[in-house]
Amino acid sequence: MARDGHERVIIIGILALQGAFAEHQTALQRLSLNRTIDTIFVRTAEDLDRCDALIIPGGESTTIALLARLSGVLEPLKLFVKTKPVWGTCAGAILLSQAVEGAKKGGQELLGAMSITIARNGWGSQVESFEADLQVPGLRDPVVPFTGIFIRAPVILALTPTPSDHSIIVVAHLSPDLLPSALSSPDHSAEPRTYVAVRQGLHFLTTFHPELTNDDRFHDYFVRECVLPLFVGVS
Ligand SMILES: NC(=O)CC[C@H](N)C(=O)O
Repeated sequence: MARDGHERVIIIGILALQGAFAEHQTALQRLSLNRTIDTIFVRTAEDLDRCDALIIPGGESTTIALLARLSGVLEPLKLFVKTKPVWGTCAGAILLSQAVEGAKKGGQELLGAMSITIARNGWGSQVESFEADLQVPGLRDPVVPFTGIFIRAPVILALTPTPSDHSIIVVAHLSPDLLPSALSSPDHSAEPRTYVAVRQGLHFLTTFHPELTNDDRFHDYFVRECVLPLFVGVS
């Protein structure tokens, strides 16, 4: 229920079929928001119906898509992304993309909300995970670097041109100078491979895991930039 009886509660769903969904809820709950925001775990089409926005967590994109199909939420998700804000982290970023390279045998269901081609495990199979500091001008306290945690992370391979109202905004670059030495190859230093947080229209993706840090600034960014503007004046 709304705190002051006037503003309607905004519900942010977290797709909770597999992966790091609980950590996203903890991060959102830590944020002190002026506007009343509730979070729910989404496992069915009925849960999704209640949501104003959605986070698709990291985990295993093929498994998440398969479980979504089995639980009858895949087709509703495809409709949801057409009109509502959605943030995908890591595996969630893969699901939001239009095309994927390195999909498992049998293919990979995608929601296709962002005109991006992405490579699963795009840093190479020898690299399980790494951390790198990110300078992100759009965050609260922008001078403080954000620790990007990359776990078998995808890499953005290509952006497809789109009409200007849905153009792609790069929110964070991974500076080639800050890459672990095993990864410092010319391949990994070229755009758009250096793009690790990207927005397009209502959608936002990060190829790393902000929810695995104690730093809530990406959650704050999603709420402030992608969700709340849709509710200005709505009570
Ligand atoms: N940390 C992650 O979410 C990894 C994503 C995983 N490599 C996939 O393809 O789904």
